[in-house]
Amino acid sequence: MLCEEREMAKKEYVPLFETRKVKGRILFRCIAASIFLGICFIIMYRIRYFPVGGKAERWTWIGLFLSELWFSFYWLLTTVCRWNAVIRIPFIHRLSQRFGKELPGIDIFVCTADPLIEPPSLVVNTVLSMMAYDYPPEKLSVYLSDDGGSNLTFYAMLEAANFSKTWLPFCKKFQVESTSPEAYFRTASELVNVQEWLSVKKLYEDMKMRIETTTKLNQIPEYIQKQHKGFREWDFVLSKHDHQTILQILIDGRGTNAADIEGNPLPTLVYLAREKRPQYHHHFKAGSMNALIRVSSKITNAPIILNVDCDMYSNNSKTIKSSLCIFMDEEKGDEIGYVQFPQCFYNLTKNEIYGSSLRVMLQLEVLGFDANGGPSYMGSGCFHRRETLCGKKYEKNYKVDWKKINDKKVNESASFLEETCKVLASCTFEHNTPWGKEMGLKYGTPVEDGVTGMSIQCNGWKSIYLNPERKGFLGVAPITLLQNLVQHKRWVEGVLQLFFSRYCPLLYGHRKIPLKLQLIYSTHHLWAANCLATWYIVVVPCLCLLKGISLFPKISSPWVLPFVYVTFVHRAYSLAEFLWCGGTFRGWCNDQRMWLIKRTTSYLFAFFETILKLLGYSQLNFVVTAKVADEDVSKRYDQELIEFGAASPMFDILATLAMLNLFGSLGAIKKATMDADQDSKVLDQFGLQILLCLVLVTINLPVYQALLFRKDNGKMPTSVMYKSIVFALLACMLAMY
Ligand SMILES: O=c1ccn([C@@H]2O[C@H](COP(=O)(O)OP(=O)(O)O[C@H]3O[C@H](CO)[C@@H](O)[C@H](O)[C@H]3O)[C@@H](O)[C@H]2O)c(=O)[nH]1
Ligand SMILES: [Mn+2]
Repeated sequence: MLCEEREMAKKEYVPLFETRKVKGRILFRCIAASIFLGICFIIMYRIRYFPVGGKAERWTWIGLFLSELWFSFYWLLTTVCRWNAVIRIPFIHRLSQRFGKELPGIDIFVCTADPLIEPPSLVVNTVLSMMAYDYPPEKLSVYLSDDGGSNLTFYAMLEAANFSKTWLPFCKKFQVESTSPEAYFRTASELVNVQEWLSVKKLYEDMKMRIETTTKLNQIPEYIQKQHKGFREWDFVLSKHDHQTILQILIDGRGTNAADIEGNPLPTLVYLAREKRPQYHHHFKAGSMNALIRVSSKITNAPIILNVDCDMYSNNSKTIKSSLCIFMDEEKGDEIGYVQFPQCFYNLTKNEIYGSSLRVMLQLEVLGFDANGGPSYMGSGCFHRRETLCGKKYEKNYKVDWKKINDKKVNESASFLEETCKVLASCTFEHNTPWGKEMGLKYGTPVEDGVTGMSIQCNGWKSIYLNPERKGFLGVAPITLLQNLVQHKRWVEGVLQLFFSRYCPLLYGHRKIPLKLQLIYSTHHLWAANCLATWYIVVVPCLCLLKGISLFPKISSPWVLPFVYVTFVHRAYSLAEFLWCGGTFRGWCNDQRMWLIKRTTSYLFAFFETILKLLGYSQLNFVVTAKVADEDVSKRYDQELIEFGAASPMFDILATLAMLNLFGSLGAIKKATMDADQDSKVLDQFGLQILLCLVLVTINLPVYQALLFRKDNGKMPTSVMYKSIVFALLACMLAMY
């Protein structure tokens, strides 16, 4: 009988999502094959024409050969990973038809760490946008973790709770997108209902002003403090790093007084600042997420958890439903551990000077992940099964009964829960428990997301990537060069450390995830290692040019062809992809520049710091990315001027390399023009090398501008200019004599 029923169900089964192969595979594979052939010729050339002459000739040749081998190997890995790629398409209307009232609860976790770097007005917008999802409010709960332990953020949350009573019905009535009020009022073009629109806008702006004023004054007026018992908690707060757990249920979704101005229920809203004591490590975002997992399990205990960073507001009110299409699909849903959306940004300029959109990676490369076991967990915009996140292993025939899950109810009062749950967020709670190891997000790394995702996959779960036309989440991309470099340093350093730890994808993932997925993870983990080969290509051919050592085939020789072919086709294909993903030509150029800058600076620092850490010399830290900037800085960002401004060793390196390439090119041009009759000979012999130098100089044009010509505050500091000239000259002289 049961069997029959199952058969019936199978026949009637209509999938909730569909998987499609990505178009253009054949072209990609043909081009990749031809590049591969070109690389083989280059290797043949390097071996056949190994210089027999001087020592310097031989060693520079070997070095270049190794760099080329590294890049080829890396290219091969990434190509293999992209060999097949898929996209997923959810069918939201089927979900509502099929499950109607049986939709599961969703707990949304928002993390913030500092009211100065992440202003409360920004956090409020993210929280409001989450509360306004197109989803039954009684099944929705938003938890804010405040690692800043700030009453300013707490106050802002109270304001949000209040404003939500107007905002939520407004969103519903006019199907507002995006549901972040700031973003909505910034972009909304057509007025829905002028009167109502204006009055809600005014309410929002008044609230924003109140929040910003308190933030600026760094103080909450007495009369406001009297309005909520929660403020009394701050009488015991010594500092951001030294305070008790503060847990306040601001809206209790079960309560009868939790209603908006039209009488509809409101989502639950909870504020949590976990306990902090100087003698205990708090494990950054991973620690706060784990505290949230435990606390929420007692209050709402929803089976699905959405996690976002405090700047990543919801830009698409259907996001929850589309992710449920994956989890709730009767055939393929039960093995899915998490559903990841891309991290997109609203503050990008047309040509993205810092290449922050990671366009090609998020639109194309991740699809290769998805076809081979699933994308990594990227920290924000990710839906998890609660069980998965808590370390449960996938078992064959595992099946969720969504009806049963919904039956569990919490009956305790809000104030009782507030008191009893505090201990779950205390510093000592995790002692001698598997939290941070086998349970929850992993500790001991600044990239808790990547390693947690991989371990979920190693527990047998698959993951899925959703990238709908209308982006699910939008956040703030860093707007100075240094912030970008520091952020990337944290990422690549974090993953490189993992590569050398027990979480190395090749060891940890062995026999648990597909080999291809291990390789994909490995290519990401080895990003920082690219710095060595890049440095070599940037520095050595240029110095050899000054010394008169030729490293590439003569222009008149047929061996030049594979070099030209590989470089040209490879770059042209990358440009085509970039344009196809919606970028501009200048955006691509900027992306190339950032590629170079990141590899020569942040990756280099990340690489050496990892080595220091392996030797036990350096400590783990997490530099939170700033989400606000001076007006001055923002203006330059909008004009697409690279922001240097501060002095940093990264800039010293960057400027020195740029100068070196400039001197190298000038030297070569001089050589070529001075001995006029030899002219063609020099060009023939050193053609490719000169070309390489000139390309580097072109890429660095904005750097020269910032060093020598710019007058604004975003230019390179003068000290960097002197240092770079001296270092570059020294290097040139050393090379020549
Ligand atoms: O001690 C901390 C430090 C950070 N955060 C929060 O973590 C999030 C990410 O920090 P951010 O400085 O914005 O880092 P990003 O580089 O933008 O973040 C990406 O990379 C991080 C790992 O390096 C992940 O944690 C993030 O989820 C992912 O979006 C923010 O919401 C912070 O408030 C905390 O809650 N506690
Ligand atoms: Mn961020």
